[in-house]
Amino acid sequence: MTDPTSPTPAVGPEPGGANRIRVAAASPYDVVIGNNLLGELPGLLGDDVRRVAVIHPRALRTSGDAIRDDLVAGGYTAHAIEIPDAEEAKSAEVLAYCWSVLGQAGFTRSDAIVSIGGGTTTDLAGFVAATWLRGVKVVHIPTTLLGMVDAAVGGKTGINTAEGKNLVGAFWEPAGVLCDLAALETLPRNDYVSGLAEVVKCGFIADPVILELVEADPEGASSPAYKHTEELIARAIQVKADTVGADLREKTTSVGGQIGREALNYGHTLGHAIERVERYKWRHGAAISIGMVFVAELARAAGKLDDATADRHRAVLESLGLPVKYRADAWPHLQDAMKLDKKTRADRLRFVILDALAKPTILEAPDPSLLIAAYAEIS
Ligand SMILES: NC(=O)c1ccc[n+]([C@@H]2O[C@H](COP(=O)([O-])OP(=O)(O)OC[C@H]3O[C@@H](n4cnc5c(N)ncnc54)[C@H](O)[C@@H]3O)[C@@H](O)[C@H]2O)c1
Ligand SMILES: O=C(O)C(=O)C[C@@H](O)[C@H](O)[C@H](O)COP(=O)(O)O
Ligand SMILES: [Zn+2]
Repeated sequence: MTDPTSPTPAVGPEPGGANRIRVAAASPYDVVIGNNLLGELPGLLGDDVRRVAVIHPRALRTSGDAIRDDLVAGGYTAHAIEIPDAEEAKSAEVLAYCWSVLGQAGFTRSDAIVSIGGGTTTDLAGFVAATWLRGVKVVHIPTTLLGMVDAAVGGKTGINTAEGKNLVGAFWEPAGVLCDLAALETLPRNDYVSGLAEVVKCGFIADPVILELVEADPEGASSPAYKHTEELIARAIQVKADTVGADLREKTTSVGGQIGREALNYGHTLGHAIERVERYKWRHGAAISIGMVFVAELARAAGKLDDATADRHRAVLESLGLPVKYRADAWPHLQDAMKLDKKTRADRLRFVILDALAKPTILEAPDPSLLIAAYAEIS
């Protein structure tokens, strides 16, 4: 049963069927969820923009070319910039390649970037936009579930280095985000399910109705054809929009027991460490799934979280086919990688944990015995 009092998307579907969620920022912008949204692109680019770079991964060459052709037909000069698929795109080399294309094409401050792809594309393209001439306009068109509910929203952009995940980047908000649901139909199931990890995260940290909708039919929820897909997407985006709107630059570490944007990092301390140990070959959502089970066990071991909520993590993530365990022998490497987590202060590790369902908080410098006990539960 869904709880009618829990947060629902602030703005309902428009007559044309699209759902629009506003993100509060210095320049507020909308995340639009629907079908056939490309008609919105010129309005988001604005009247000044003449030249556009469409950044897309190899797998979406046809879509990237189609957007470029559309823009050209609309009177823009448009270039398609192809980048590698998945995490290979988030590198200094690919960033430098994009800069050189923009330089050769004569991109000025009145020109813009359009990204079309998953979270790796929006992270890279957002960082290109943040850094080219110290900042040009960007519009994201996320094509994965994860990109729609998380990566394209909120303005975190960046790349990975050998030392860790997203260690180099910038906050750079888009002018708008267009989530065309038809894109999800071509997404491999594994990638769709990886995105569900971030949806489930939003359920645990803020909106438990998400968990109920997944638990009602995990097999159904694992496909974009699920009758509640659009509601799941809208609810997760609403959690992200509300959270970043209240703490855009992740400055609030705790006010009256409430934490700010760091809540969205639930499961990410260990998750990012797993990604590094796996040399960025894993999907982000898979690593975050294990990371969430780990922090649930950590919160339980610290006497903060009740058994039922802790157990619910493993149950819901496993029911979706997401991984919930990791190799026991990897612990020393994971500990090493976690030292460079962005929440770490000096040598004090900080974990987002739950005090209760939808009550995220920070656990500072937990005793090593608690970390070992929690890791033993997932290895
Ligand atoms: N900036 C943020 O706030 C934020 C939030 C969450 C995650 N992230 C980042 O997002 C990245 C993960 O994003 P992801 O899970 O979308 O992975 P991804 O971008 O690697 O996409 C997964 C794969 O699907 C392909 N693909 C994309 N759309 C497709 C489609 N419609 N049909 C068929 N194939 C398609 C891609 O080319 C890629 O091979 C990670 O690097 C993570 O750190 C960032
Ligand atoms: O938007 C945020 O804030 C998040 O933490 C969302 C995460 O899901 C996302 O993976 C983000 O890129 C992690 O940020 P980082 O600062 O830990 O690199
Ligand atoms: Zn994430």
